[in-house]
Amino acid sequence: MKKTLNVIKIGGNVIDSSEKLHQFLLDFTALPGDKILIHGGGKVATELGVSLGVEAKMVEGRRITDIETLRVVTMVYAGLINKNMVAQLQARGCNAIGLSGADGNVIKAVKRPVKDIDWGFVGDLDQDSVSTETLGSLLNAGLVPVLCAITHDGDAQLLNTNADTIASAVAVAMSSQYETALIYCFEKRGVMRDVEDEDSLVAEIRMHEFDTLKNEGVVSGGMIPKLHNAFEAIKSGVAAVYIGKADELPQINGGNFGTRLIQ
Ligand SMILES: Nc1ncnc2c1ncn2[C@@H]1O[C@H](COP(=O)(O)OP(=O)(O)O)[C@@H](O)[C@H]1O
Ligand SMILES: CC(=O)N[C@@H](CCC(=O)OP(=O)(O)O)C(=O)O
Repeated sequence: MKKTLNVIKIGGNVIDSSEKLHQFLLDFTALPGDKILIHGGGKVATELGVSLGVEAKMVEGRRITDIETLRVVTMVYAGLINKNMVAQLQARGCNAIGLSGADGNVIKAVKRPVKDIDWGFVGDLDQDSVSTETLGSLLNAGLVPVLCAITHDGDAQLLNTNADTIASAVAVAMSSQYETALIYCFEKRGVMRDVEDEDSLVAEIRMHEFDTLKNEGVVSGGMIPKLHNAFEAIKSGVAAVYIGKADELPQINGGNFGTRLIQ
């Protein structure tokens, strides 16, 4: 029987709040078994960019990453956020190791080709992007990998890759060795029928319902690529995928967490 692995992604709005992040890292530490944490930090990068005179340019929730922006996101994701998170995890007894995609060649990406939009230094992933050997060795050594949204192309170029996409690709790749669950944590209870109504959680979504939810306007903005990544993971062999509230992570043990996505 395969061992189980939880691949958990934490979103930018939680990272932006030191109290919420503190609680999330406590709950993450308490989760039993093998686990990998993937973090964004888009909100902090946007705020720091403004103070450095680098305005964010976003298209459908993705950041156009020119050379100045790449410098900012590398400092923020691979430096400030990743290292603070690792230090906080260590303080709670979780033996975390913080990595960008270049460290141990853990995530290799390809610079997105210019079509309608020039995305600059944005990296796309393929089925060979994730080094399952490196991640597997770290897990076997009792370490908890903490991955940020910075990848590399193998030719000395760092790239910016959406953290939801990294989480999905890591979960898919690790499914060959582990029974893997992919858990997206953010500030809402899950996919909501009405984002303003806390009681409107959609408990389950099947793949064929995704287009209807988009067309009805129930899901919009950053939730569209998140669901797209989530369903890609299900199609590619990830055992379970959830989207839910960071505060409610402990409920994952009973499988009663946020929105469950089903094929
Ligand atoms: N139906 C929905 N349910 C929950 N959130 C939604 C929904 N539709 C759109 N959203 C928006 O999607 C956002 C999550 O996407 P994003 O900001 O990319 O997440 P993350 O913080 O994980 O990076 C939420 O903050 C919310 O504003
Ligand atoms: C290419 C691209 O869009 N990269 C993202 C990476 C960070 C991220 O995904 O952060 P959240 O999870 O907090 O949104 C960005 O720079 O915003």
